[in-house]
Amino acid sequence: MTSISSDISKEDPEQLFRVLEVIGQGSFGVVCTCINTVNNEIVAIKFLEMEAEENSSLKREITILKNTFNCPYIVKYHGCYLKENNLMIVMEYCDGGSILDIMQMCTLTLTENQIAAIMYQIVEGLVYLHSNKILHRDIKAGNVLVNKAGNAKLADFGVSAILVNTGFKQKTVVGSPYWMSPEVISPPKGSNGYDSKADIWSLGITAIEMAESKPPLFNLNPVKVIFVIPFRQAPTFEKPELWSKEFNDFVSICLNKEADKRPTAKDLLDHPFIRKGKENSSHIISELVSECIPVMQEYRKKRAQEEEEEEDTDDANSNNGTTISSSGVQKGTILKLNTITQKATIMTEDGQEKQGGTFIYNNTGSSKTTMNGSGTVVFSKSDMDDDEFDSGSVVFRGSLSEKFASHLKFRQQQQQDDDDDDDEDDDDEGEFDSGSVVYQKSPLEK
Ligand SMILES: Nc1ncnc2c1ncn2[C@@H]1O[C@H](COP(=O)(O)OP(=O)(O)OP(=O)(O)O)[C@@H](O)[C@H]1O
Repeated sequence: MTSISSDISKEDPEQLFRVLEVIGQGSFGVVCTCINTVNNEIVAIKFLEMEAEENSSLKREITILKNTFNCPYIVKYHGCYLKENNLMIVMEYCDGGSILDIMQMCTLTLTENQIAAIMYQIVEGLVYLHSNKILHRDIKAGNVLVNKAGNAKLADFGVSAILVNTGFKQKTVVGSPYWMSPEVISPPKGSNGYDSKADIWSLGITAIEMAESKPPLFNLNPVKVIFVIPFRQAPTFEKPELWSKEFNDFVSICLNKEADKRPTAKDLLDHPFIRKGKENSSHIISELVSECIPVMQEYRKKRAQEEEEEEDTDDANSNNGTTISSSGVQKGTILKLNTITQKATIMTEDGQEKQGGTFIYNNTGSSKTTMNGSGTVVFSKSDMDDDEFDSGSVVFRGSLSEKFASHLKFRQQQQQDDDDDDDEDDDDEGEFDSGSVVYQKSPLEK
């Protein structure tokens, strides 16, 4: 990597960008398409809310990979802006959304050829990142974005780097357990943490996710899954016979429980499954995205209408005034975002200033456990209700290995007390605190 800029742009984002549409919602905020009023470029902006005290430290410490990656397989980050308590991360817009969006909104699983085409480009992205000593740490279908031009791009590592390295949102940094490698959850004795092979494991899980629409163990809640992965045999396809020998082999070598024995991303470029994917990769992805875009637009429109109807009903009941839904946000210039009240002030296209509406998704201070579509769950201790965990990521205070060790001790004690104890049916809830960092820093990642 050649350069890392370490600043937040001084320009006023309100002068620079106009919101077009809300296109997605993650654990920390919404993502909108916006138009850059200077060059008319359409970009995607992720709005992250933060608390006042985070704001000042963030200003000093933020490190964003800004215009750094000149790699076609990685979503470009254009910069970062701060407005009130909102951090806005501006990035390249991918018109096909994520692979998860495609699978969910179009209710489809991908064909082996499509998976191979996408996997080839992700592997190229990983080769680039790993050769620059950067780990992604959150490879999953929800973080692979695609476009009509036929590109598949890795997204979101820049954001997790901000979240982890700056302490921003430390209480709610998330990971995605279903995709986590055994050594990330439970580092082997004497190891210095994990390395790029953790991404290779997540890649194998993502391949299964694309083929079966869910990662392995998705039926278990994400808290429990953390304690299952290190002990279970490496996952495979539910029905291996549906897939070619090459694809089965690709998945099995990525999902070797011994990290050292997994191939590097560079090795994978020579794998027959990836070599097959390379042929016609752009064309296959382009065709897939072009077919899916109209269906996704229709889906979003319907969702926005449904939300508006729901909000109309809520308003009629609560008499709270107008709301702007997260997916039905009004077009216009963002004037102000108040993340405490979750209200936005927007200058609409006819020049009127409108206030109200939930703009930034924010679960801070709320007693709710929330889950987004890409399998991320954010919770606090008081929220740990089993019913709410059917997918996603978890958030802990302290390092995951500490948690795992304490859990293990607890588990051994329990087993002594009761031999009939069943591992999977146990209630792990009492073991966790709310908040904080799942990932450990890799020695590679400097
Ligand atoms: N650059 C982009 N281009 C197009 N769509 C995007 C872009 N970035 C994000 N999105 C859309 O916004 C959604 C939310 O993205 P975001 O990164 O906030 O959350 P996530 O990755 O889905 O979840 P989490 O934050 O829990 O990992 C994505 O699922 C995708 O649909």
